[in-house]
Amino acid sequence: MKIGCPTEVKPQEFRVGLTPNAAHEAVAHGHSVIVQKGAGLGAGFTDEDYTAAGAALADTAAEVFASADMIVKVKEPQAPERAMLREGQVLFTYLHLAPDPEQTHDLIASGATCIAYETVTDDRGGLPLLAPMSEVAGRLAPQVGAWSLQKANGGRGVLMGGVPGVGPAKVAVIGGGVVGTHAARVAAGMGAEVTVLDRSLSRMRYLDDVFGSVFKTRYASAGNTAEMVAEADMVIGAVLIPGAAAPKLVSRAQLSTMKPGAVIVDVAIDQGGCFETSKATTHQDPIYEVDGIVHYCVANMPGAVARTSTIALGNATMPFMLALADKGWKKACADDPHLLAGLNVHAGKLTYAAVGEALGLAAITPAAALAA
Ligand SMILES: NC(=O)C1=CN([C@@H]2O[C@H](COP(=O)(O)OP(=O)(O)OC[C@H]3O[C@@H](n4cnc5c(N)ncnc54)[C@H](O)[C@@H]3O)[C@@H](O)[C@H]2O)C=CC1
Ligand SMILES: CC(=O)C(=O)O
Ligand SMILES: [Mg+2]
Repeated sequence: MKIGCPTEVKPQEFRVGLTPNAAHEAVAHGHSVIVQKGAGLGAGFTDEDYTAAGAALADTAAEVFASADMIVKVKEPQAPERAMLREGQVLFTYLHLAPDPEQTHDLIASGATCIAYETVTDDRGGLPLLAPMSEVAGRLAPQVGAWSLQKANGGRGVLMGGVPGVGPAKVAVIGGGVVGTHAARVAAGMGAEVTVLDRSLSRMRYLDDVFGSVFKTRYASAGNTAEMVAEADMVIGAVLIPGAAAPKLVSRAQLSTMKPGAVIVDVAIDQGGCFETSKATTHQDPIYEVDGIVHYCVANMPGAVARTSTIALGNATMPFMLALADKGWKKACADDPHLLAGLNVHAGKLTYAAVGEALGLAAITPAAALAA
């Protein structure tokens, strides 16, 4: 199979879909790899690193899309990339379709087979291709939140750890999964007073067992959430219902109960965000203010630390990428129900029920796509 990797074109996205190590393994499996010139530079990989791994170089994304049987990327394809997809081609990348009707429409129209990293599952109930980037975004969230809390950025002017004689910032983390746990650890490490809210009692038992008194947990009832949001200097949104649009857990009216200059970091923005007032921002222009509350809503946070993120993502995607290349998408998905769970669009049909529900579109089952 010919595997293609174009340069990412989302603003300030410096990650790359294939590392030289992954290219090397694909070549060792007998596949050919074509990488757009300069694709790895933002993550610290040169064109020579790719040619040494056995990959060929292409001058343009158009060449990569025209010749590859499978495109491996990081972010959801942008409109000019979507226009280059074709029937029968496999796209393996993050998609986040539930909040994105335009992309969904274009992918259906392309006829391509589109497998989303974020809905691939594992046998412990996790999301193995989302987890590494959730670890990164979770650890970044208190860092960008602390910057947003600075006065010059519109924040309250509160230092995370306080100083001797002055108390620390209060941080509420809504959702105690991968993002929430890493965010809570880092925020607590910076000296903040941290509470994690979740609806899963078993998850909170796990957090309590592992982290003890490093941070507190509270059940995420509407009442508890409202109370913690009102008290917080920083609220981090980290909920997920896999593949679905994020539930809106904090309304615009609730902003008036918050402290002026408090900060919202909505990591769940890639699934539409869990605050009513969230809208996606970019690394170039990451924050905005609504009713005196600073919002940070960057949908590709891990792109800020592209080298760490690219290597972490590549470690997780490589076995799936190799299975797709070795067996073709149909056999790879038939052999592995966890990879099949990643199938979102195939041959002009939506194949993920939660996306269909979010966008009011009909969806067939992945099993029906396999049988077709
Ligand atoms: N902005 C960015 O750059 C990035 C965003 N993300 C996003 O962050 C979000 C969280 O991802 P993960 O932590 O990996 O998911 P996860 O599945 O590990 O954790 C989600 C948690 O939310 C909890 N939850 C669900 N509904 C809830 C509710 N109504 N109230 C309270 N808790 C609730 C679940 O019980 C679970 O513990 C996802 O939308 C993911 O796509 C992840 C990486 C990068
Ligand atoms: C998960 C995601 O959206 C990202 O890593 O950019
Ligand atoms: Mg999007």
